[in-house]
Amino acid sequence: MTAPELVLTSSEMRQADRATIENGIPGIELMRRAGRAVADSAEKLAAPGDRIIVAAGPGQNGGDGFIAAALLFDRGYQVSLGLLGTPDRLAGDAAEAAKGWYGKVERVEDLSFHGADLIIDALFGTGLARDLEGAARLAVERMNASGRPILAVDLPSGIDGDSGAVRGVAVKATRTVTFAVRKPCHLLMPGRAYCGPVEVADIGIGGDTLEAKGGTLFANHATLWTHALPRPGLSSHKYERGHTLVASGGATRTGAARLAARAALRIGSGLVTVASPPEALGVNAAHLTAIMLRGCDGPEGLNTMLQDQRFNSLVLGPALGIHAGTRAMVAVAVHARRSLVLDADALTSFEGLATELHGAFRHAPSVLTPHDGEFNRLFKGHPDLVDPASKIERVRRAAAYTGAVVVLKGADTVIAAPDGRAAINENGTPYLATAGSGDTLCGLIAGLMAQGVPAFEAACAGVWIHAEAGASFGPGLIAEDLAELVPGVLRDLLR
Ligand SMILES: NC(=O)C1=CN([C@@H]2O[C@H](COP(=O)(O)OP(=O)(O)OC[C@H]3O[C@@H](n4cnc5c(N)ncnc54)[C@H](OP(=O)(O)O)[C@@H]3O)[C@@H](O)[C@H]2O)[C@@H](O)CC1
Ligand SMILES: [K+]
Repeated sequence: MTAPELVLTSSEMRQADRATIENGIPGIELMRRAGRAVADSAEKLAAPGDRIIVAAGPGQNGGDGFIAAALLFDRGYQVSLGLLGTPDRLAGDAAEAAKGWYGKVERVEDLSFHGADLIIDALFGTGLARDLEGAARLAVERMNASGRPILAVDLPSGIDGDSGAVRGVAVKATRTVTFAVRKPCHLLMPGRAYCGPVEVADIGIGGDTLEAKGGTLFANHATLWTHALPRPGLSSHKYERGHTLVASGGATRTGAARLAARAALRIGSGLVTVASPPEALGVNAAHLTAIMLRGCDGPEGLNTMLQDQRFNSLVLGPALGIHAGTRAMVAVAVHARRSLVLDADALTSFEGLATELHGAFRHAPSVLTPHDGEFNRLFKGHPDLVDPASKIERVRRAAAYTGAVVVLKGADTVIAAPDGRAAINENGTPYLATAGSGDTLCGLIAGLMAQGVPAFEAACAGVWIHAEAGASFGPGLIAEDLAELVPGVLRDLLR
């Protein structure tokens, strides 16, 4: 089975580099391999004899640029190189690499990018330390304005390696070649949109070293969770496949719960029941067939229902209303220690009251699925949770704070567990931004947990399957379609 794809932060990557060097591969050799990978990648974007301009920065990213420039010259390209700063400021391996470039070292300010068939952006990589200003900013602006293809070395200069944020301005790359593993900025927005296709070059940093220095952050692909997906056997009984309970809103707010319930059933929950306020029983009954229906009056009603241990997974939140009654239902669910997915109104009802959720979910598998607005409302007044620039850091901290798996939804949904594991999703589609889409996601996650899938794997799988279903439909997608597309996605996964 293919291993999950590790993603390393800048500091983890530095540690992996260092360990590799300590194990006997000199830093300059790693840089030569990186530079060769850049040259090989450049050849895919250039025709023989083309004019290639390398913009090199003052650090090791620039060193990679020097190596690539020399190799491409040897391979018959017309190569010019411009440096940001002066050659005497180059140090260590970058200074060593510069010695292999026998051409002229121009000032990056003097380069004319318009004449290039290909630009190689080797200004900054993982060592970017602040916003771009002055000559660095101007160089990036001029590269972008040239309209020529740009190959970014490691990452587009101006993008923060860990958060994917644009530090003032950033190179809009045609393609990016990175080393050993992808970094968070290759998956997180807006960085991802600046990279173009990302090529990962093997420069000889071992898998064991990468795992030892990273090992907790992943790209969210099937390789991360497919082992945990339920595969019912011939003798499986519906009661062994779990029973998901979804709480419905009042008479005019019942659709969200039914969307979640349908998704839970489609993902394989053996039984699904909608718990409906008495006044909404009629409207719910008119729309349900395979899904069961029970009257449930507020927190007390929920408490009574949960005396039945067969309800092993719950969805609370979609269209439930923002008020104390919803908070009380959450308290009942937490006390009952069932698998739990909280979304929408269940989260917003705790606006300004996040301290009530401190550690609340650590006793049972729980998943919170806020979008940015809900996340910020929920954790208002907790700067340690809402302020970090990196989305991964925010979600990890929220997971550690609450004891729940947290899914922060968006074009680059991040899922984090209280134990520090995190995954970045990248198969999302803009068509998923449609009413009821989030309700469907809750149902998928709860339906997986009903079947015994652990919370982190259920959340990661739910997010991926939801996105894959949406992408398979494309334009015109509405939330009702999503659950119906799940069987096709599952069929491919379980093949
Ligand atoms: N380690 C290895 O073995 C390998 C590493 N590899 C390569 O190394 C890269 C990381 O190298 P790195 O750590 O030298 O950082 P890098 O991105 O070149 O930038 C640092 C320089 O930029 C400067 N600077 C920063 N921000 C600035 C700003 N806003 N505006 C202006 N200046 C700014 C900063 O100066 P200072 O902050 O001190 O003023 C410093 O001089 C990595 O991405 C990969 O390409 C590969 O060769 C494989 C082997
Ligand atoms: K770069």
